[in-house]
Amino acid sequence: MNEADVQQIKAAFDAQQATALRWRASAAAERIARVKRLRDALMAQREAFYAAFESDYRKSPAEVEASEFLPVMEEIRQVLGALKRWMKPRRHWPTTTMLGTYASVQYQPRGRVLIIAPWNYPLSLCFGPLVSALAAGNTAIIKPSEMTPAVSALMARIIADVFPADEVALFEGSQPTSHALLQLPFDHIFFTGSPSVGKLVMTAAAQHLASVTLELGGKSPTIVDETANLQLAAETLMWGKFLNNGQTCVAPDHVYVHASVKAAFVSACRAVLQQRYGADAAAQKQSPDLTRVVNQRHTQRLAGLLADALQRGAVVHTGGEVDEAQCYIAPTLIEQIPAGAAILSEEIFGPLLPIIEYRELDQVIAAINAAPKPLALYVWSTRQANIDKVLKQTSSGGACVNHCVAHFAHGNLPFGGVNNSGMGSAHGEYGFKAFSHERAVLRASPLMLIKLFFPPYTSGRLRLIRMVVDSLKLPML
Ligand SMILES: NC(=O)c1ccc[n+]([C@@H]2O[C@H](COP(=O)([O-])OP(=O)(O)OC[C@H]3O[C@@H](n4cnc5c(N)ncnc54)[C@H](O)[C@@H]3O)[C@@H](O)[C@H]2O)c1
Repeated sequence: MNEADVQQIKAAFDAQQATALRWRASAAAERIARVKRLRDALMAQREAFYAAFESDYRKSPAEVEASEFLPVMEEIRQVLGALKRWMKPRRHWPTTTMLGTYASVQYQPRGRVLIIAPWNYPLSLCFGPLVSALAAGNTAIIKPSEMTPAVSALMARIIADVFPADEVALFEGSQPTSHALLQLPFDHIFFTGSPSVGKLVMTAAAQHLASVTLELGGKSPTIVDETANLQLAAETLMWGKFLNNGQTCVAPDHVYVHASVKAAFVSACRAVLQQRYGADAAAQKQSPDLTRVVNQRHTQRLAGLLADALQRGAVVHTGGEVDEAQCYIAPTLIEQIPAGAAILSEEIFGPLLPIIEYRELDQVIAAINAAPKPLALYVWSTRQANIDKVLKQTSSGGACVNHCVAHFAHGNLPFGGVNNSGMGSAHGEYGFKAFSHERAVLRASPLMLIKLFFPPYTSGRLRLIRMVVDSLKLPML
């Protein structure tokens, strides 16, 4: 990245300052108008996006609609319907010592925000957060991933058409562009990507004490117990795993299956794959519904994980075919993976599904708790006691019971990770709040109780303060 590019980034950032101050008091109607302009420009380019996704990694139009347009349109629909309500200051009752005051929480724009996005859902992970940022009244600079160049170029054109650079700007590029942006004192950084880069982003944010939302990844574990509806488990799990060819932050990473149902579960999975993508390896490779791995580097990485597992004695149950030139890896189920295989410790992020047999649920829970906290956790079971046990004794960003991945699409749920899988939440009102500062405002009246706490501290005053402190031992009404 040359000096001129750095100057261009800095100029956009500087220009956004005046806009951010002006937008601090912006009304819901103005913000909605901006979001609508974005929506209309986006929908006008529907066909162009199909072509861009085809060119970047052969993603089918159906998956572009379901996993790129749909989440962005859901964000927009929520903003249009609820922004006025979200923006309203929330009134709060006074606590004992605050009798005689009025309290509220105001939602203020954070100011100038930076959105850095990954390649796996390049449109929805740029424009989804952008909708929340605009709804909350912020200006934004976006840095999409360099790995999906056709989609990034199309998004850059849309942003340049819809917004002047002092409102929203998009800069394409790789690490140097990120680095130049991360030098700037943004008010908030919304980063989606890997935990290792998330740490770099948080370190950079710390230099300016910028707040952060980190939407990270990790190995999302999956459990199919002995009581699970195996057909439902196979249908939903094969969808969540092979959507976008496994390149989904919340994709089931590996599956623990109770030994008593493993054979039946694995053959149900194979039957679902054959019915959806083709009866044999050749037909599956021709399927227009299987997205390709994003590039050759990632295909080699995945082929390496598979080869390492096989070398150590793992067995391919279904799939296993690799064509590096075409960035193709067949939907693959692998069994009998020995401890120490890299596939059991690295985030897979591709169409390989390790199947791990278990006998004791406690051992599965212990294994999950010994690993970094995942972004998602899934359990298929019809025994409530097992479901409760898994949900109570583990931690993860989100979870589904008898399904997977779908919680991402539920606009009323917060979406985010915990520790290694992230911090903060996105989507709907949670996204609006991520991009807002919750400002506490207290308004006093001449009759407020706290006046009795002012000096001089006579013995009578001390007695009164003690009485108030003691009253806090009483239960709240
Ligand atoms: N939690 C979520 O919502 C979510 C969604 C999608 C993907 N992910 C995670 O993202 C990862 C895959 O995406 P990726 O490979 O694009 O992630 P990544 O962390 O490599 O890159 C993400 C973004 O950061 C930039 N970047 C890369 N290296 C950088 C550096 N050293 N300094 C500054 N910026 C840098 C990239 O250009 C890209 O724009 C997986 O771990 C996946 O689980 C999480």
